[in-house]
Amino acid sequence: MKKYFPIFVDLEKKDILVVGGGKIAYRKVKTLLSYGARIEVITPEIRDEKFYELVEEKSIKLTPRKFRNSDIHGRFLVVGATDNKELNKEIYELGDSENTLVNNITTKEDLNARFCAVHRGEDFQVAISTDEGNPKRALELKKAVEEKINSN
Ligand SMILES: C[C@@]1(CC(=O)O)c2cc3[nH]c(cc4nc(cc5[nH]c(cc(n2)[C@H]1CCC(=O)O)[C@@](C)(CC(=O)O)[C@@H]5CCC(=O)O)C(CC(=O)O)=C4CCC(=O)O)c(CCC(=O)O)c3CC(=O)O
Ligand SMILES: NC(=O)C1=CN([C@@H]2O[C@H](COP(=O)(O)OP(=O)(O)OC[C@H]3O[C@@H](n4cnc5c(N)ncnc54)[C@H](O)[C@@H]3O)[C@@H](O)[C@H]2O)C=CC1
Repeated sequence: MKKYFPIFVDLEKKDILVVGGGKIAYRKVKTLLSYGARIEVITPEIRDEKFYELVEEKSIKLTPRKFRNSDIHGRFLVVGATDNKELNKEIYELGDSENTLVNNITTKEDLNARFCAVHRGEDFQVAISTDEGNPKRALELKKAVEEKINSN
C-alpha cells in the first residue's frame, strides 16, 4: 500500500481552489481557512448555507459557475469537492499533470494529497493518516492520542 509523505505546509498567501459548494466542501474550506489560506470556491450551486457567512465576511471568494479546466492554473492546492466522482477524478488528473496538489473527496486513490485527522495542541499538532484512506480509523487513532495526551 502506498505511503503519503507527511509535511506541514505554510498556507498563508497560497491560492487554493475548492470546486463544489456542499457540506464536505464547507468542512474542507473551514479547515483550510483555519490555517490562513486564500480560497476561491467555484460552484454553480451552494448546498451548505454556511458558505454565505464566509462570503459576507469576505473569508472566501465565491464564483458561481461550473468548473472549467483552466481554473486549475496557478493554484497551490485544488480540492475536488463535488458530488461528481468522474469530475473530481478529472480535476485530479489535470492538477497532477501540472504538479499541483489535489485533494479529492470522493476517492482514496485519485488524489495526490490527503487531509489528515488532526489534534491541535496549544504549541504542537498531531496529524494522523491511514495508508488505506480510512477516515473512521484515523479518527479512532486521533481519539486514542488525545486520551493519552489528556492523561499526562
Ligand atoms: C482518502 C480521504 C481523502 C480526503 O478527503 O482527504 C477521505 C476519503 C473519504 N472520506 C469519506 C467519508 C467520511 N470522511 C469523514 C471524515 C474525514 N475524512 C478525512 C480524510 C479523508 N477522507 C482522507 C483519508 C484520511 C486517512 O484515512 O488518512 C478527515 C480525517 C480529514 C478531513 O477531511 O479534513 C475527516 C475527519 C476530520 C475530523 O473530524 O477530524 C467522515 C466522518 C464525518 O464526516 O464526520 C466520513 C463519513 C464516514 C461514514 O459515515 O462512513 C468518503 C466517502 C465514503 C463513502 O461515501 O462511501 C471518502 C471517499 C472514499 O473513501 O472513497
Ligand atoms: N472526503 C470526505 O471526507 C467525505 C467525502 N464524502 C463524499 O463526498 C460526496 C459529496 O459530498 P457533499 O459535500 O455532501 O455533496 P453535496 O451534494 O452537498 O455538494 C456537491 C457540490 O458540488 C457542486 N458541483 C457539482 N457539479 C459541479 C461542477 N461541474 N462544478 C463545480 N461544482 C459542482 C454542487 O453544485 C454542490 O455544491 C459524497 O457523495 C460522498 O461520496 C462524504 C463524506 C466525507
